[in-house]
Amino acid sequence: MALDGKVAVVTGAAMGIGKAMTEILLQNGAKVALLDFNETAGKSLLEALKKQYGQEKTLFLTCDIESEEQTKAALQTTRETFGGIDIMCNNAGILNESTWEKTVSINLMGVIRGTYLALEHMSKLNGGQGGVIINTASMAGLGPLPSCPVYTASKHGVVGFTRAIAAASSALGYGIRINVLCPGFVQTDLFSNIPARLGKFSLLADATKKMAEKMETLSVSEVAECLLELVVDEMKNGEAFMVLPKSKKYMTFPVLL
Ligand SMILES: NC(=O)c1ccc[n+]([C@@H]2O[C@H](COP(=O)([O-])OP(=O)(O)OC[C@H]3O[C@@H](n4cnc5c(N)ncnc54)[C@H](O)[C@@H]3O)[C@@H](O)[C@H]2O)c1
Ligand SMILES: CCCCC[C@H](O)CC\C=C/C=C/C=C/[C@@H](O)[C@@H](O)CCCC(=O)O
Repeated sequence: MALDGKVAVVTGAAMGIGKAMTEILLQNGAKVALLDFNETAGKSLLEALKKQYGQEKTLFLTCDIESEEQTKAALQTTRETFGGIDIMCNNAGILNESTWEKTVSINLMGVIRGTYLALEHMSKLNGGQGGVIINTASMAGLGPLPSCPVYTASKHGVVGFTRAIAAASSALGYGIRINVLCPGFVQTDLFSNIPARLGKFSLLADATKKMAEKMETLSVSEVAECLLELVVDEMKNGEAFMVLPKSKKYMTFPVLL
């Protein structure tokens, strides 16, 4: 997929990985709707991006992806502003083992919501043009992180959901490729104040920090480059792309039948 003139939506776009995703999509010619519930950070980033890429390439919409109403409205506004949606990046997520229901609500249910609402706009069965959806999971979506079992569950859910809906899209003829990004540790706000995020598992913070030191941390730009690969490669559907500082790997999974 060439990105010139394409329209992308990025959730959790105001900071971290989502901000880097937004920037690489703009650098490659796409228009981008930035969705985030942090209005201050979102509007500040929008002003900077307008200066760098022009007034017509970006849009910021305050949106909590836990809200069906807000997410539905944000996608509708994007379509009305830019003429359609070609790329949906369901990236917003949190890590907090104390507020575990919210972790599941945002990380898993928010990704399902963003995927289903994007399908309504993009599916060829609905008169759409097709396109690509990229969901952000984590290495913790491929293997357990003992210090954050619910975050692990939410990310395993994102991997499983993405692989299943990608197969459904192919079988039903939606014309939409759907893939999942599984980064290792990335230097962002989410990866700070770790003990406070682990709740009853905070005693495992040091073990996790040691794991991160061993695995080394990624920059947000490295993750964004891998997002771009999944967006532009028309052969990629149902892929789980594991991203580590020194290795990137398309995962294979056991065939159960
Ligand atoms: N940082 C890491 O080590 C790492 C590694 C692998 C995967 N991830 C995943 O990458 C994604 C982005 O994480 P990050 O590290 O950039 O975190 P971050 O905290 O730096 O940025 C997350 C962004 O999402 C927004 N957000 C959170 N909840 C939201 C909601 N309900 N509605 C709308 N916006 C919301 C925040 O305001 C923020 O701008 C998350 O899904 C995270 O699980 C992070
Ligand atoms: C507390 C910070 C959490 C950051 C969450 C991000 O999504 C980054 C996750 C990065 C790496 C996850 C690694 C998971 C590894 C598992 O596959 C497994 O190998 C870990 C086993 C750990 C153990 O048994 O000690």
